Amino acid sequence: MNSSFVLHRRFYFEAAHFLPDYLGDCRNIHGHSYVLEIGVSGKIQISGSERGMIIDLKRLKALVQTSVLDVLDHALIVEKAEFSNGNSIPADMKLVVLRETPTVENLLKWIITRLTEDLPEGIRLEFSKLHETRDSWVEWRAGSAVFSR
Ligand SMILES: Nc1nc2c(c(=O)[nH]1)N=C([C@H](O)[C@H](O)COP(=O)(O)OP(=O)(O)OP(=O)(O)O)CN2
Ligand SMILES: [Zn+2]
Repeated sequence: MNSSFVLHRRFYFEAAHFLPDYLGDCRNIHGHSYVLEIGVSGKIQISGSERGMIIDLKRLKALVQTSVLDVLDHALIVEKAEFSNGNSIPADMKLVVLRETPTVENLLKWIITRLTEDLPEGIRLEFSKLHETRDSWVEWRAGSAVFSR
């Protein structure tokens, strides 16, 4: 019965990216106000300070903050740390390097991989959505494959 409950939380971060192989505007560096939604399941606790909770939402928020938001917020997200024209990105710039081109799909893969590693024992990531614009987002559900960072 417990496993039917999925606890949801929404988060926000700003980041820049570009899609080098894209035929259109998105090949240029631009930013998005991303919205991240996650849903976790676990047993509803019957004792202790988190009695009645799958996990304290404040604890979940702190965990996502450290694991994902502190890394991505106001970062430039790139596939390679060097531009194809040979110019490097300034050393003091907040940079996140993905193994794949930083589409919303690949960014959500990266987020899910980190979160899955960092969630406490007994708490399972069931669902996640990453909104890149007001009208576009990608959704992942547990059971579908996530590839490595
Ligand atoms: N499947 C994907 N397609 C696109 C991605 C992506 O990550 N996955 N990303 C982009 C661009 O980076 C960007 O998200 C497009 O944003 P924007 O131009 O604001 O898109 P809109 O459709 O909202 O803007 P319009 O100008 O109204 O079309 C592109 N594709
Ligand atoms: Zn974009």
